[in-house]
Amino acid sequence: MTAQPLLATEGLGFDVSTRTLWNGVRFEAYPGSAVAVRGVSGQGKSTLLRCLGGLQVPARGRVRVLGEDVHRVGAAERRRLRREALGFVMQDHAVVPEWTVAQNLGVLRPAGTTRAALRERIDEALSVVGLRGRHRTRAGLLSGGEQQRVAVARVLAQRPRVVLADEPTASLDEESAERVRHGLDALRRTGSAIVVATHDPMLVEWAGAELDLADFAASVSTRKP
Ligand SMILES: Nc1ncnc2c1ncn2[C@@H]1O[C@H](COP(=O)(O)OP(=O)(O)OP(=O)(O)O)[C@@H](O)[C@H]1O
Repeated sequence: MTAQPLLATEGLGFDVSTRTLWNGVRFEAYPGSAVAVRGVSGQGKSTLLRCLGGLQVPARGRVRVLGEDVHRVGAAERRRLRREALGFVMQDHAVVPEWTVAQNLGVLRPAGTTRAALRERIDEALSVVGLRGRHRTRAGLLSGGEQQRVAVARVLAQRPRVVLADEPTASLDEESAERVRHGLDALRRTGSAIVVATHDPMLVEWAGAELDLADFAASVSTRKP
């Protein structure tokens, strides 16, 4: 039996004023896979990620997450998908600065996960990103790169089926970037599909599959490795 893609799009397009950012984007991401979305600055990588996560509405086409059309389901179902199936590492608003690191990581307790199990996952995730023992630090006091790693640790603790990560290594030194790749790799091995917008050649190489928005009608399909 062929596994169903966790994330799939058909003919996705987005326009800004008179310009088409991208069009005809076809995408299939299967469990245990990773895709690097590439493109020059301003080509619309972040916009594509937001459309994939149902945070922005594309001009054309459809996005299905676990078979559900994220832009056409009712509000309650969309919330459920965002809460239970999707994990975001976005460039802005990565963390809530007034909350502690642990509060930021514990904000989404996946269904069926006990508080104790979540605490264990949080400890593990903070170790992976090199922030062991920083649970009680107020997130706003951390450096930009550390906050970025908190955002990555949050998806590691949440373990969503689909991870949408926008330049997760952009503001990091090589050692921290390696930790982030290691964390994303752990998620991939547990069967998540990872979509990562990036300029980082190491992360592109790690992903193994690429969607280049410079190609009109960009298309990519992954298979479980
Ligand atoms: N809703 C919108 N209305 C008007 N312009 C928009 C809208 N959404 C995105 N844009 C424009 O689309 C372009 C693409 O932005 P986006 O942030 O997606 O690019 P990017 O490839 O992620 O860039 P970078 O690599 O610099 O982060 C930008 O010029 C942005 O201002």
